[in-house]
Amino acid sequence: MALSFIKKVFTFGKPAEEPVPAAVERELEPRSRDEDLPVADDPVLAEEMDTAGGPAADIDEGGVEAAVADDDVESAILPAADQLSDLGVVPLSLLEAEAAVEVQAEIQAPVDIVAGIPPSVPPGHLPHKGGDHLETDAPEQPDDLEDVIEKLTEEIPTEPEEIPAEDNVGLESSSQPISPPVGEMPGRAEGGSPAAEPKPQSPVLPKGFATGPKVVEPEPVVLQPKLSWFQRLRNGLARTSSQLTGQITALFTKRKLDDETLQDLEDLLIQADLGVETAMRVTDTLASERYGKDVTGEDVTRIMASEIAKVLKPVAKPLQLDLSHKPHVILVVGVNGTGKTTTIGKLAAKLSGAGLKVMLAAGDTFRAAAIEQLKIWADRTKSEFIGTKLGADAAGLAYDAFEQAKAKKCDVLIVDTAGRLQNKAELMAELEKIVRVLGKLDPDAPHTVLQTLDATTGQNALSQVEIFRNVAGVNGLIMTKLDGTARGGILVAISAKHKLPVYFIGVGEGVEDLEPFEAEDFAHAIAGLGQ
Ligand SMILES: Nc1nc2c(ncn2[C@@H]2O[C@H](COP(=O)(O)OP(=O)(O)OP(=O)(O)O)[C@@H](O)[C@H]2O)c(=O)[nH]1
Repeated sequence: MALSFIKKVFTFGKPAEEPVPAAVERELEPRSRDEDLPVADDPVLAEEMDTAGGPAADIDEGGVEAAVADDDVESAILPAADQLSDLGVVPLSLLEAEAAVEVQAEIQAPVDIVAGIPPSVPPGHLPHKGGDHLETDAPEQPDDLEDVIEKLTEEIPTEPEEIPAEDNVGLESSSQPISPPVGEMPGRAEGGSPAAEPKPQSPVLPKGFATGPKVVEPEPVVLQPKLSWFQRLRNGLARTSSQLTGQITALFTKRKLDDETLQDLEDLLIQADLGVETAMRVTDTLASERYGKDVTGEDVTRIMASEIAKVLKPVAKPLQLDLSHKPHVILVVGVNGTGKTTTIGKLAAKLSGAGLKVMLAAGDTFRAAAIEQLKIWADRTKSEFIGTKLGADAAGLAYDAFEQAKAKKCDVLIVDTAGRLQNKAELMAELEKIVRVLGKLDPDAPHTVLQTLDATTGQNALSQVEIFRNVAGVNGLIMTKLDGTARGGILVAISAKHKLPVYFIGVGEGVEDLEPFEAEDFAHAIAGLGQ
């Protein structure tokens, strides 16, 4: 009977629907039943015990716990330990046995012996379900309880054993703790304490796998070399220049310069937004120098760059500030979205960076975002800011701004305005009013009327200058968004037609992406040539 109890103690966990067959049970039964503990829920044993009139007869149905309670447990375990050596099983400690009895009472089903296998058994030799695992190499068993406990204390290691690298195929490092295969983990704590939580063990992974959190490699810090303005200009105009030079090269591959090629070139330059005037200048010069001769694409681009520079030179002027005005008033006009507010921010950065006191006035009272955007630029550039509520009179705001800028002794006042070409009449009336109101405080104000032009709008920019020049008296231009467009040639056409000063050009949204307009640089960049 002790043996059957011990078997139950050591075999908890087997599915309840697979009870050990009675025949096997009997085969495993080498001792007198008088020394065994009763197992009330084992029908075979219960029947035999009843017949023999043994202790089972004294135990009621709930009786496993009662039978193994207190001092009886010790006497019940001891003889069982004796018998286990025959079975190749290392017995558990007393405490483990108690815990197991509790589990047994709950699950009421016999299962394989797993917990009793010494940890030194390699994973490949761990017992499987079924009786054959009982033949696993087992250490000799001691005779009494002290010896059992002593033996257990010696044999149950507190740390996982290490195995040599050569036995550890598939592991990432050369030495790993032994882990039983997943699904055969012993259901008790190391060191023999049933109360202790089992230490989490890493599963043995096949070669090529690793555990642990994913290691994210930091992005390598690539230090971008600071580009010169010309390099940035060339980069910005790359689309314009590559389209232009590509077409010119294609046109002049193995062709002599004749009337037909000249006409083709003229058409090509006009299509590239350079304007009729500049296109004719280029073809005339080319014809006078190379007519009837072989011409390469490079010959043509050099002549083109030279002619463009001649057109641009007269308009490439610095923005003249008359600081005796205190403030010099700059009114910024232009169609919606052409870059007025951004350009004001960039100008303010340059001026306050040079030590001038700047005030920004949010005269675009149509758009809340425009007011907010200008305020941000004022903060960034440490400029004074004046704004009003949405929909307020822009002329009134311009007047207040001028007064405040005078009172604060600002060097420069820059007034933003709304751009609404579709509401042309209303827009123009408002602009006229702003100019008029500013003139009341200083007959020369606004001292500069700057128009921003978006290069991506191409030919449309020509007519925009026409309109704003007439209404607001535009006397200077800034072309924005030359980066990323193939229509940079429009600046040449505008310069040739309107002959208005071009003060700055913008090649990006960043504060540093606005630079004074230089005729030679622009001409070379648009032709894809070096400086
Ligand atoms: N790529 C590029 N974008 C620019 C440049 N200048 C301005 N922008 C962008 O163009 C957009 C419109 O610019 P804004 O300054 O708001 O234009 P705005 O004329 O004030 O517009 P409204 O206030 O609506 O009249 C913004 O996204 C700017 O960042 C430039 O030179 N290059």
